[in-house]
Amino acid sequence: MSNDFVMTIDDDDESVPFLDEEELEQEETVTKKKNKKGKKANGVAPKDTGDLDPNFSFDAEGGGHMGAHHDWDFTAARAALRAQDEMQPGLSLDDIIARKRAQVKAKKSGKVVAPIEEEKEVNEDDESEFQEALSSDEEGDDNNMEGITFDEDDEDVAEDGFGAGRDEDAGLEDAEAEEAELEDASEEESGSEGSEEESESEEEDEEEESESEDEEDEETEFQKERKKAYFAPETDTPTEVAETFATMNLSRPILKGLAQVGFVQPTQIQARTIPVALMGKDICGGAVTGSGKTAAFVVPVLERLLYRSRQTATSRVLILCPTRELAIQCHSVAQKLASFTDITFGLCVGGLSRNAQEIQLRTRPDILIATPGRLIDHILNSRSFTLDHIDILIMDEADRMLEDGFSAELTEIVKACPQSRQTMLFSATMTDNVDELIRMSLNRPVRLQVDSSNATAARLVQEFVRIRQHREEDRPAVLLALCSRTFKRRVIVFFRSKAAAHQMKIIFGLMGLRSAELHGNLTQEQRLASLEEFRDEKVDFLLATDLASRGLDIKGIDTVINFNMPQNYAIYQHRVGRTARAGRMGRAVTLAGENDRKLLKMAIKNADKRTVKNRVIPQDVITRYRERVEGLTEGVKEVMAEEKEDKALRQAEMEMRKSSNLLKHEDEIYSRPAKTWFQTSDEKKLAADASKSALNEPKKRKVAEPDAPKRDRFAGMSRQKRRRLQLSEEDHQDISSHAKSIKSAKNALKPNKIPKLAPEKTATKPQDKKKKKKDVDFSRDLADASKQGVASAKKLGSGSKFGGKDKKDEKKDRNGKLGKLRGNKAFKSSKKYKRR
Ligand SMILES: Nc1ncnc2c1ncn2[C@@H]1O[C@H](COP(=O)(O)OP(=O)(O)OP(=O)(O)O)[C@@H](O)[C@H]1O
Repeated sequence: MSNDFVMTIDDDDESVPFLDEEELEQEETVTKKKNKKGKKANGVAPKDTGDLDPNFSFDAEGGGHMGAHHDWDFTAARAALRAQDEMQPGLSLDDIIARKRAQVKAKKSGKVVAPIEEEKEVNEDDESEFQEALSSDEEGDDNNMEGITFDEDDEDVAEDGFGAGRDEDAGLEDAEAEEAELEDASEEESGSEGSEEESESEEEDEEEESESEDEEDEETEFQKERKKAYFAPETDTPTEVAETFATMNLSRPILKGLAQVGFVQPTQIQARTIPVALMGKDICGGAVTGSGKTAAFVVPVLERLLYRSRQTATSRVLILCPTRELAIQCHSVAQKLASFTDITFGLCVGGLSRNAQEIQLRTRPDILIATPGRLIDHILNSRSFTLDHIDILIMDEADRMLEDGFSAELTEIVKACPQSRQTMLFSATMTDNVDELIRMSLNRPVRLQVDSSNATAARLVQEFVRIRQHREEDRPAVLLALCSRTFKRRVIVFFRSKAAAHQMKIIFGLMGLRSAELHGNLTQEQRLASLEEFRDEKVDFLLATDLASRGLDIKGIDTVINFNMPQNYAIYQHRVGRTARAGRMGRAVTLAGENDRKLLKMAIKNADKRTVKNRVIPQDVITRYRERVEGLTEGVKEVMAEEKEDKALRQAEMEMRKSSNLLKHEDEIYSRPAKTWFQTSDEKKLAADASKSALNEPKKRKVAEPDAPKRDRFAGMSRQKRRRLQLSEEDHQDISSHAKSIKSAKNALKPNKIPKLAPEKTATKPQDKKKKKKDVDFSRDLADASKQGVASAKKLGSGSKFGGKDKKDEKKDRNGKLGKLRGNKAFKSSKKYKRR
């Protein structure tokens, strides 16, 4: 493993000239300085320290020194899998691909061609290799990738544009020309690529777009007042932040557990959450990806459980996660932290044996870690299983769980838990939207927001590769160029659809790149196997959908590549948050098309400008890879056909086994009570669709504002006139409506009465704020970012920390003292809160 996984000049000679030299130099200087320091401090070269920066302290993101990284394991999940094992394993995709590759090899054996296995190592500039791939498929001009279809998700595949490339013009001659492109991108764009009128209307559109963005961003007075009324005041929370776990009043077994996983200093979210959680308060916690939120809620829960009554076994804590893998990971982390306690755990997730879970649930484990669907299944169908004794309900990735797809399930679970429980919600993109939170019937929650909910990890370098409108079909070639030439290991690639991830897995396989796929079309066994292969470095690439975008903590992911920009910024944050975790460095490379401008701007706006880069891949390289992909078209089709055949065969076998089982055990099977389903299959489908669109659609406006001025009303007016009109409308707004709004927010606090949302009359947005005409152009955005980056770098000095968090904020209120830990001996908080 490289000692420092942020790519520098040495990592990829070919990529060097296309990055901003100045930035690269800075990056190198920073790296060198750190390496030197590391040598001095430890007496060993940083190489020996793996991918950790020995001098990095968690302070930049809030407290904590990195400890040893412990990989989570699948022991519990695997045990449950074995009991299930319904469908016989057939031919693996890798087997089929390997056979196809062998066939191709045999076909070509007469010719002087390097075997496919060795192609990866072959010098990339060796034209003959590509010529060979091309000539082997010469007749296949119309055999392009568009011809490949999937049974499911076809609509998703189309988005990814797997068509072979065209338009081989405009290939830049050499590195110098590429650099010129980088520097002059803005001029080129407004000059040669678009006509005058086009660029004018684009600017108009962009102006509209940026205005609406700002409108969405701005918090109205109404919302502010509502939040003030809803959340506990800051003075209610302890302001002293503990420096070490040892000073946090934690019991010995917990401290031993923490020491065992190498956690010495709490991260900022941990330091702030643990004391408040121990007081039994409801919490809405937010901190950037990879900042240790899991331990922030697990540690106080374990501490409180140490003082539980042991007379009768009871499940007292429920942790909900949106995906199975995340629940499995959380289970593993919590078990490790609880190594020196007698606390028991139950894992209740889909895809694992239901019966095994039912047996486990009967033992009433202290902590249940679950995904919503399977949990509801148990509530409805497992005898004597209830959530009646849940004292603490925790939701990891809470904003995702509050989205439409989970809505019905969540309401059901919340209803099944006692009203007097403590509730804690966490996410890197934690919502503070009162309307969403009301559904969780929180009790005067404390808001613990360490980083802005738009923040990305401090040590993340964000690169963007521009995909021009007419070159959308080059995406696969661009990805392959990146993965074959530059980012060769520990890479996770995100796709929008399962089909795209699967298709790319075949292409990677045929090209000799070691990869595993992770998406919802795989069995749970396959999903775990993929993660294991990637975790254990048996494969270099994990090709995943957004199933893997949240929460997964896999050691040493160097690079995240977004094959497509996700459709909302929160997902982007989570995806890129799979790298640069826990104070490590990491890199995200996003293929950004013209339609992604809005998100691109968001990303740049929220990043440290020094860490944003434009990556340019030479056109001739893209062309070569495009030809390569074209050459593989037939092979991909054949692999998919074979795979389909094999699947059908196994399906038939399974059906046969089922029928013979049914015949053999007919009496017993029919005597079982009918299973109750929480949702009909139609409802399930609706929820799944809602969930999918929540992932793939731009985030809706946070608060419905039915009476807010509609854009259409002003259509056709000049900008000035429109503004004047809006201003005068606001002037005449009835002040009492504002007072009413505040009152309604305060009502939200009253027990037993969750207010119906009073429609907000008008957004009281400062009108005098002059809108700067925003840049409409992708390249200009990046060029600006790099310029600003250089400027800010100069200002800060190259040695300054990346985007450190100001600790002053937390120390503002010195009067508030750390509340006395409410009787560790009384498990529940003595204060009873009335809930809905
Ligand atoms: N106090 C600590 N000291 C050192 N390492 C820590 C500490 N707390 C957590 N870590 C490590 O930080 C990494 C990230 O932790 P975790 O997965 O809890 O982050 P997260 O904030 O939940 O991220 P995400 O938002 O992506 O879910 C883990 O590898 C964990 O072992």
